[in-house]
Amino acid sequence: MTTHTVNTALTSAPALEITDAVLELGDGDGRVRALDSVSLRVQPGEFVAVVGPSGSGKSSLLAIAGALGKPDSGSVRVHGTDLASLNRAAAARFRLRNIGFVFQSGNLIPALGAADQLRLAARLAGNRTAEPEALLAELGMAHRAGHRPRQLSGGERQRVGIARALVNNPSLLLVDEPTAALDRDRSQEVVAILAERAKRSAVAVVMVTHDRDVLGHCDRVLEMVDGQLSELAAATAGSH
Ligand SMILES: Nc1ncnc2c1ncn2[C@@H]1O[C@H](COP(=O)(O)OP(=O)(O)OP(=O)(O)O)[C@@H](O)[C@H]1O
Repeated sequence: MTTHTVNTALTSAPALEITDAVLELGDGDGRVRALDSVSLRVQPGEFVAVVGPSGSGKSSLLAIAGALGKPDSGSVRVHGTDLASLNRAAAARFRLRNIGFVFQSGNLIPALGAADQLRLAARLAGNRTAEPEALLAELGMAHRAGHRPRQLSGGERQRVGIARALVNNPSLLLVDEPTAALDRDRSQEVVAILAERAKRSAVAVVMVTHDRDVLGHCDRVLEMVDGQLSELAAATAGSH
């Protein structure tokens, strides 16, 4: 089986490199240019936020970066691998090993305890060296390793979701509205964890958010408007 794990000879490659991506969705009069010549380069350890109005193309950006969809034109490379070179099955394997996803409310499996959520993600990726308990401990969740999602607070669920996304040591973490279900303090904690993990694990993090209060944790803030991506001025992005 081809594993498509990241080639260590390419460690100097950007974790994510999107070049001139165009994506059109829908048919006929409803056809929309969801991504309009989008280019984005994110280095290992860099934490990038993407803000922008509803319907501007943020989810489409995460989808092509995560090998969940292909742009109509342009290219997407994750740590040097051109995602267009992977067939469906290879893309699924590549995604499991190299890309982590964090969703709004954790998206955990109700019947599994926290450590088992991580174990399952590791097993699906064929990863025998994962250390679920150690990772949970690093995220302050050692005392909750056996708890199921309904026994956890919103912030704790999100920590487990982040740990699960990191369990296979991805080079790229794609995060969609991680604070949508959290209060202000928990939101700060969760985004601070993402910032810390980006630096510590040299994982590139791309986070879509509507929450301007957390932008100070990010290295760069980009804005998506009508499918076009641009850098937001540092002063607007806030400081931390
Ligand atoms: N399957 C689809 N078919 C047709 N149009 C689509 C489809 N999915 C998304 N769109 C359109 O593409 C554009 C970009 O959508 P996208 O979901 O990427 O935006 P978004 O910025 O993530 O929005 P939100 O913040 O509301 O999640 C929107 O105009 C949307 O209506």
